[in-house]
Amino acid sequence: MLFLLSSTRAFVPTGVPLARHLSSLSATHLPQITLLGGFLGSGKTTTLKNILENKAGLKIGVIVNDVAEVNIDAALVKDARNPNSYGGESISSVQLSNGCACCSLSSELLDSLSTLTDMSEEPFDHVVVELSGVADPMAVKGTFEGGGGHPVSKKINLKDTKVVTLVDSSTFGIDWMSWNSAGERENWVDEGDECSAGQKVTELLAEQVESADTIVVNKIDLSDSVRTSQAMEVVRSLNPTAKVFKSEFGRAPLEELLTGVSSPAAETEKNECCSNPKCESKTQSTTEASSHSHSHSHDHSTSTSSCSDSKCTDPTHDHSHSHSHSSANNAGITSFTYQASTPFNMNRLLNVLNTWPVPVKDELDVVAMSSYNSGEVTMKDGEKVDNPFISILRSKGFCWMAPNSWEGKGDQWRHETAMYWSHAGKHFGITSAGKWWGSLEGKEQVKMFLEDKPEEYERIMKTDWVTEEFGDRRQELVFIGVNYDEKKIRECLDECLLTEEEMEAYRRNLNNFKQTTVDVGSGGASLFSESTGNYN
Ligand SMILES: Nc1nc2c(ncn2[C@@H]2O[C@H](COP(=O)(O)OP(=O)(O)OP(=O)(O)O)[C@@H](O)[C@H]2O)c(=O)[nH]1
Repeated sequence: MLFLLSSTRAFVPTGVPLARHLSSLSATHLPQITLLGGFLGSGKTTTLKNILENKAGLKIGVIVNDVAEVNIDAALVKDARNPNSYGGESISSVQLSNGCACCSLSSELLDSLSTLTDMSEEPFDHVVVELSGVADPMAVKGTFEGGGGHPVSKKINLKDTKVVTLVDSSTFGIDWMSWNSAGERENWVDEGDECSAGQKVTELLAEQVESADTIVVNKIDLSDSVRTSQAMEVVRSLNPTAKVFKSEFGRAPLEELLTGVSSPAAETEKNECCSNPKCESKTQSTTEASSHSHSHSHDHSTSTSSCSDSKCTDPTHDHSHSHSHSSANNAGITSFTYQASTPFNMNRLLNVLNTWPVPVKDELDVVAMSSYNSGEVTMKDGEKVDNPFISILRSKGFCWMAPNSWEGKGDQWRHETAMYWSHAGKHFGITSAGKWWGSLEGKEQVKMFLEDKPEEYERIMKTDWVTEEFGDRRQELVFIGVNYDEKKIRECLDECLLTEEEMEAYRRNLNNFKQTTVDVGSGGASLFSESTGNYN
């Protein structure tokens, strides 16, 4: 991790037209943080340089979290050391130990922030944290949000962190169809960082996009219009509430990267937040871009602070969703949410998942996908397949699995364990996501609900799946795809739910089990890691 202190004040000519409305100017408000995420090479450092060169006269503190072998862009460091550049502030650097930002580095992140503030005589207007290419921004955001007791919380606003994700438009479709894990990509992961190494590239990409407040679809000069608009539409469907901009060399509106800054329209001429070819507002001012939206009137929020540690029982490693039906965007991508308050029978679910075809294409092709549901699709081996899941681009959410065995060392832990279903591109996994909140007792539950996640508590309490008997245990799965047969998908999943008889047996087994023991334990071995079958 490298700290950079930077100021652009030396560049600000008198009377610059840029308005500055930073919250830090008010004694009651503290500087906020922007997390700059995105894959290795997507343009984070380039975007950071643009921010540092801003003409708004902002004093920006920077933390860079890079893997050890890949140093921050040498030119940036060089430029930042140059007294003619970035105001000539001094630079200090600290190398973090190996590890994943959501686990071993979390306390160091807060300490780093503290060091950064101590290094500057004047307060910052804003802090930018450039994450490593394998970081899940939501996990880092969670670290900041949970840092209320840390001394730095008196100097920096840890609660309102903004996430900006850079996406490389020229490689997005290929990355989406990648088989790779982060560890298999050269220079992506620090040696010994097992947590990051095991992450699937596609899932990481989905998480980075889904956690963003602003998405910058970058490198459009290296992409073609088809790839660029596909990347724009897919990221919009993955995260309908984020503002999406396309850019060359990370030139996105400053106010969308930082918080509380406004700048003139001229600065954003090249950035369009809308890719609808029918949209007349081709060159939008920043203000227009900010309020401009064509679709996605539905409520959508995701929080995916995931952890792949199968033994994890930390209920803060949760995932929340709020999705209803979406209207089709320009690429015809829509979503729906499958909900149920009955557990899945694991064997029946695995049977369904095992027939879910895995695409073999090397690059995402949403147009081709839209024709899959009109009949049988020919698999790689020539077999014809008619499977409703073939048109699904991404699916994720919570699921509730009934234990298969309540005897001896069975899998009773499933009763208390929320499972996280995550499918993206060619990857599918169902892993432990901690305990159901309904399985926590008294004070612990109140703390979880009311202190840590009040909004999620309210959302869950309003839904009809919460019962006195089983609390928040549920199926809540979001499916995003093109021209899919929702009815068939629902039917497939409904058939995996416990029947009334099976549910009665569940209750009996649970009662018997509770009489003999109080703790059902917490398992969490991955239930399912990938499906079989290929299609072209
Ligand atoms: N052609 C083109 N090149 C770009 C664009 N944005 C960034 N680059 C170049 O792509 C390379 C990688 O950009 P960086 O900004 O270093 O990417 P990064 O995400 O910070 O990469 P890491 O720090 O290594 O994770 C650099 O050579 C940039 O000059 C763009 O829009 N178009």
